[in-house]
Order: sequence, then structure tokens, then C-alpha cells
Amino acid sequence: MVSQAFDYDLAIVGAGVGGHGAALHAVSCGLKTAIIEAADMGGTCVNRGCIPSKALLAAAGRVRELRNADHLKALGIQVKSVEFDRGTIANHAANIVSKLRGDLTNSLKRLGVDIIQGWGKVAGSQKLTIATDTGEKTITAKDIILAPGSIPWVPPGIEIDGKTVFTSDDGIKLESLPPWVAIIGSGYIGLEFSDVYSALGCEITMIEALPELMPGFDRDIAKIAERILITPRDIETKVGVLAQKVIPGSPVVIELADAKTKEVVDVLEVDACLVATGRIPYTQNLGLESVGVETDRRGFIPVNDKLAVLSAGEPVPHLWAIGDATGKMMLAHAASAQGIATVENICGRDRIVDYRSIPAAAFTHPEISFVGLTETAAKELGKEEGFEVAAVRTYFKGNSKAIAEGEADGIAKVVYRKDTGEVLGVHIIGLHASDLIHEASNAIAIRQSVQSLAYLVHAHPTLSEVLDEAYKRAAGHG
Ligand SMILES: Cc1cc2nc3c(=O)[nH]c(=O)nc-3n(C[C@H](O)[C@H](O)[C@H](O)COP(=O)(O)OP(=O)(O)OC[C@H]3O[C@@H](n4cnc5c(N)ncnc54)[C@H](O)[C@@H]3O)c2cc1C
Ligand SMILES: NC(=O)c1ccc[n+]([C@@H]2O[C@H](COP(=O)([O-])OP(=O)(O)OC[C@H]3O[C@@H](n4cnc5c(N)ncnc54)[C@H](O)[C@@H]3O)[C@@H](O)[C@H]2O)c1
Repeated sequence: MVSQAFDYDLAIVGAGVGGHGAALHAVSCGLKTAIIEAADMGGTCVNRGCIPSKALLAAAGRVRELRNADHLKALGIQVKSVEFDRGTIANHAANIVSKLRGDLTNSLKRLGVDIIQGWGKVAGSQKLTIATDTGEKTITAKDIILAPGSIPWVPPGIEIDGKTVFTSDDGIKLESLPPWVAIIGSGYIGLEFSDVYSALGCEITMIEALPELMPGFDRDIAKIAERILITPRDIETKVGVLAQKVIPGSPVVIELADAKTKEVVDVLEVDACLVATGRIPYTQNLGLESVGVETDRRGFIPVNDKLAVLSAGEPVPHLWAIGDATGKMMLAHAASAQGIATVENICGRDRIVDYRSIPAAAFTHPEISFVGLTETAAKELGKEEGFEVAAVRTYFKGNSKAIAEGEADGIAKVVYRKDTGEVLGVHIIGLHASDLIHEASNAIAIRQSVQSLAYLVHAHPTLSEVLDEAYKRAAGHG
């Protein structure tokens, strides 16, 4: 399919995971496609997010394991001493980034996607301008997908110097291992970095404005996560306090205020500070005004279920948005799922993304994962829609494989409707939780009940039996 009146069938602004996923699917649907990228091909995930952070976590996880003398001794293993080299760990992450960035770029080139390096802006209906190194270029496309992603949010009062006070963008480079690091925020980034830093010998103070740590997670899971990932480690926590002022330097000075009264309650002097207080959409200077689109209060691009961009509540013809900039779920796989769905909609095959069945994971040691609703959210929905909610828990310490591994900390929790048995949410903390979650995700995608899931057979002995047991218990099988 090549539209005669346009330069391209599809032009995508932003070559992150969302834009890349959309481009690959567009090619498979026969669309002549261009992708516009102002900075690094691969966006946040490949360059500053998922990939380098998982590389750091992989190295740090091994150091943690090899230094856990009691655990190794129980398996009959003795390791005299474990040394690591910070620089080599940092290079491991940087090398993976450049390899994956190259692979991603080549995959697009091989498929015939035109890559245009520059800043893309909507310039009216079905038209983009691109500020390139060699001047401004205008292209037309039958459809346009905006996938500009997100950037770290730094609260007012916090000064970043990129060396002593930094966001994940710089933290990911692991340029130093400061003896004492303050981490502001106990969300995904705070948790994952605390796992890396604590394994590599840094002392941590974790600061969270809300009254409880890990506010985004199911309450039971957050409590157990605190017991496993925080309390036994060199991590001090301060909850219900705002990091209201952070001044870079040596030392870094952090003014903590009561989150409610805003009165200063403490002043910390630490060696470094990671600011992990959330991310905001990167939607300024995107030319949205040229088609009458206003971002919401927080800067997200308004979209409908089909990911069409909205102006005053109505879809703007041929303009779509995906990924972090839509604020639906700030996850790489959610961005690419949205990209694929959008291309389907462009091709006239209606498709909406089922956010309920998209899993999420924090790659700590052990991992945390979940899909669907927390128990609290499920109960709220139950109240609105008139059904009751139940939850069952099973424990890794009752799982033969986890016991054999000597890593039996953790639980799985299944939240379901009492009347129909439909699974509404699954939450896991424990060994390989990020892989285990997918069978639950698939079950939610087809709205399966605990009664039918309880009859599925799981290989023995595997960690997946933690979920098997939960489904059976929920279905009343024992
Ligand atoms: C430290 C960290 C760890 C993470 N770990 C995970 C993880 O383990 N799993 C997971 O699922 N998610 C993870 N995420 C989140 C994940 O990185 C994002 O959800 C994902 O990158 C979003 O993809 P996107 O395509 O929407 O945007 P992005 O990846 O942000 O890409 C957007 C791209 O658009 C470009 N751009 C923006 N505006 C323009 C313009 N006007 N013209 C041209 N180009 C433009 C940008 O330069 C950028 O390259 C992590 C994030 C961070 C920060
Ligand atoms: N494994 C993964 O999938 C993964 C990993 C990293 C990042 N991400 C994505 O990146 C996004 C951003 O991660 P994040 O951890 O920065 O955000 P987050 O929203 O998960 O957590 C931010 C935390 O900071 C707290 N906070 C905000 N301002 C504060 C202040 N002034 N003082 C003290 N606490 C404060 C918030 O209450 C919140 O708990 C996530 O939403 C996630 O989608 C995903």
C-alpha cells in the first residue's frame, strides 16, 4: 500500500520502543514508513532505561548472591572472597546499550523504514516538519504516530548537577559508587537502584513522600518487599517526608519536610542523591497546537481507546499517539503494544489495548511482578459494579523448586471475583517473578476463572506451581 498523495503512508515521531514496535508492524502491513528521531535510536528503554538498568542489576545480583555466605554454605559451596570492578560493570551496561541500539537501527533499515534524524513537529494535518542538521525538512504522511516518550520529573527545589545529584539518566552510567546514597522515591527506579547500590556496598537512605514505601504496589506485596528487599539490607527508610530542597556538592545537602505540614523535619548530608520521583511526558514543542490539540494538565497527549489523538474530545483525523507520552502505562512493552494496535486501527482493523492484562515487573533480587488490579482496586471496582472480591496467597517456602534453590522468600497472591471466579489481578514477589507473571497475564487476557485455571497442569518441580497452588486453593481444590 503506497498512498500517491503523500510521501509516506505512516510517519512516526520518536524511535523508542513504542515507535520501533509501530514501525515493524507497519512494514508487515505493507505501509511505507518513516521514523523521526531527535536523539538516540531506541529511546529511553534501550539507552537509559530497561536495558542498561537490567545489565547493572544482573551484575549486582551475582555479587549479592556470591557474597551471601550462608546461602552458599547451605548448598555446600564456599567462596573465599568476591571482588568486582565498578568500571567493568558500567561497561557491560554501555556495551549492551550500543549493541541493542545498533540491532534496532539495522532492523529498521533492513525493512526499508526511512530513518530521519532530527526534531519532528506536527505542522498541520498529515504534515510534519523536521529540524535536521542540514536544515528544515517537510514531509507528508497519510497517518502520523506521535511517540515522544518521557523524561525524568525533578520536583521543584531539587537541583541536579548530574554528578552528585542525578536522575536515572546519569545514575545508569554508574560513574561512581558513593559510600552513602540518598534515593528519593520508592517506585520502580528507586527500588531497582537500591538493589544495585546495596549489592555493591553503598549505604542507602530511601526517602518516600507518601506514608508507605512502594505506594504503587499491592499492599501485601509492598510489606513483604520491605521485609525482603529493604530491612535486611543497609537501607534506612524515611516515609511521609518530602525531599523539599536538594543542593548538590560534597556533601549533598537534603532538606526533608513533613509531607503534610511542609515543615522541615531533618537535614541530611550524604555523598550522592538519586532522584527517582517519576517521569513526565516529553510533549513540548511538538506542534500539537497546529492541529488544535492541548495536552492535559500533566502534559500527556489525550487519546481515545483506539489511540487516536483527541482535540476537544474528538479524534483528530490521521493523528495517533502511543507510549509514555499517553500516560496509560509507562512501560516499554505497553508502548509497543499500543504501537501495534495503532497500526491495526490505521489499517481499518479495530483494536484496543487491554491494559488489565499487561504485566509489570521490578527486577530486584528477588523480583516483584504483577498484572491486573491490586486487591484494593479490585474491591473498589467490586463496590461500583456489585461483586465481591476474594484473594488467596501461596508461599515460595512451600514450593519444592524454590526450596531446592535455597531461595524460598516470597509469595504469590491471586485476586479474583467471588461470583464468577474471574482473575482480576496477580501479584508475585519471589524468584523469577518477572517470568512467572505471564501465565497470569495470559489468563487475564482471556478473562479466565480460577475454576478453569485450577485444572491446568504445571510441570513439577517448577516455580510455576506457586500459581498452580493459588488457583487450586481459590477454586476450593485444597
Ligand atoms: C531507569 C529506567 C528503567 C526502566 N526499566 C523498564 C523495564 O525494565 N521494563 C519496562 O517495561 N519499562 C522500563 N522503563 C520504562 C521504559 O523505558 C519506557 O516505558 C519506554 O521507553 C517508553 O517508550 P516510548 O517509545 O514511549 O518512549 P521513549 O523510549 O522515551 O522514546 C521516545 C523517543 O522519542 C524521541 N523524541 C521525542 N520527541 C521527539 C521529537 N519531537 N522529534 C523526534 N524525536 C523525538 C526521544 O528522543 C526518544 O528517543 C524504564 C525506564 C527507566 C527510566
Ligand atoms: N522495571 C520497570 O518496568 C521499570 C523500571 C524503572 C522505571 N520504570 C518506569 O519509569 C517510571 C518512573 O519510575 P520512578 O520510580 O521514577 O517513578 P514512580 O512513580 O514509580 O515512583 C516515584 C516515587 O517517588 C515519590 N516522590 C515523588 N516526589 C517525591 C519527593 N519530593 N520526596 C519524596 N518522594 C517523592 C512518589 O510518591 C513515588 O512513590 C515508572 O512509572 C515506570 O513506569 C519501569
